[in-house]
Amino acid sequence: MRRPAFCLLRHFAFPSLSVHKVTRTCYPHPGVLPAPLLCYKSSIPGHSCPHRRTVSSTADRHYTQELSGPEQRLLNRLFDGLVSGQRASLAESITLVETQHSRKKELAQVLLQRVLAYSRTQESCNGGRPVAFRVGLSGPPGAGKSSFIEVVGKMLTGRGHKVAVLAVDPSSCTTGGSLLGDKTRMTELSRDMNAFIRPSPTSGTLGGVTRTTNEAIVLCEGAGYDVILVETVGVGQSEFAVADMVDMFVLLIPPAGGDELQGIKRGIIERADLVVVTKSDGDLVVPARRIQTDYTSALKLLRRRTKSWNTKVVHASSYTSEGIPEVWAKMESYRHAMLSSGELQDRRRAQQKVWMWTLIQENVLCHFQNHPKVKEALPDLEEKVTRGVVSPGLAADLLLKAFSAQ
Ligand SMILES: Nc1nc2c(ncn2[C@@H]2O[C@H](COP(=O)(O)OP(=O)(O)OP(=O)(O)O)[C@@H](O)[C@H]2O)c(=O)[nH]1
Repeated sequence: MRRPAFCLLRHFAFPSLSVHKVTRTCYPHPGVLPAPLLCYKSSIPGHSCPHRRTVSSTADRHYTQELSGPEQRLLNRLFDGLVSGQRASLAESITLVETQHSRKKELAQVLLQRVLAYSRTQESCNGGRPVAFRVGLSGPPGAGKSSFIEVVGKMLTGRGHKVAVLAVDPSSCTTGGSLLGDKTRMTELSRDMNAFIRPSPTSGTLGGVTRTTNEAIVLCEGAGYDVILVETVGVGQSEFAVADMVDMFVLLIPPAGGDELQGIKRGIIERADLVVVTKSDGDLVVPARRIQTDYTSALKLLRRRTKSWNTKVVHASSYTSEGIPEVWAKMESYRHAMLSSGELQDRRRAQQKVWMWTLIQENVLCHFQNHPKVKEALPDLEEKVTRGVVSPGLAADLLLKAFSAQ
């Protein structure tokens, strides 16, 4: 039987740790595995939830099987290539985390664990401060996001930064379409050797896409990219998901009125650390300034999100580059203020928890939907709910009972 990812971790990410060391040093009660591990084990065919006293020996058996030779070689090759900054290794590693193949998914977790350990070392060398700056960029379709990223990206690589751009496209989850991926975008930046551009996978759920985006961020950082720009369109819930994975969330707004701005959800403005009014050139300068004033006044009414930073509203043009260096200067001031106060580090810690819970929700729902008893009862109950014969509450109760029955 294949080992689950956490069983492989000891051999790859922590080769010097014994099982006993893992259980004794990482958890408060020696010999007691954390709850998720117990539950995971109990879901493996042939294994019931282990007893407290027998955990160590059960764990021993689980941890004995190692990665196969080719798997070990693949992971070593990817890790070595990644940390030495090879784009091909980064691209292949991201493909591995995007995979739907169950064994490869486990291998991806092993690789990620090792990259995370590597990044932690880098962070300690940096005085405990994160090395890379993660910036989320969102805005309605046509706001000028890709033009903005192209100009900012080129400016940053020109200043010696390594820039990764990850595009999260919620439309790909529901329709299979792609708002961000179909057209040729950021043509100059994509030819820049110090930039790496990657669209999100074109299938799966939003939860799945956000998981792989989080993991892709970790991989990009491991590959030495110090500015990570995560782009998303203002559709669905993807902006909120992106706001939960970055150090700074930037909202891009076009200098247009009424209808075009309707697409911007109120909640997302509250999440913004910086608002950039785009296309501030030619005839659009006047409306851009007006929108800047409107948003500045509106933001005054909102509660401050952090102690060390007040959300600012700026304007810029990707055509003329006017205001672009100033926008980046604002981003750097934000980062400096947040790092100095420790809020950025706190935000990252909180995000780790959000990320974990997103994964749990995604997986639990998947288990639920694939449970044989749920699958059996679902079509009939769904049909009865739509006809109004059974209430949604009762149907949910019945399905949950079917799920939890042994
Ligand atoms: N005048 C002016 N037009 C701009 C500027 N930036 C972008 N545009 C135009 O606005 C349109 C949309 O720009 P994009 O950069 O593709 O916008 P986007 O937000 O990435 O669009 P989606 O990919 O559809 O979400 C294009 O026609 C651009 O040429 C700018 O600074 N000034």
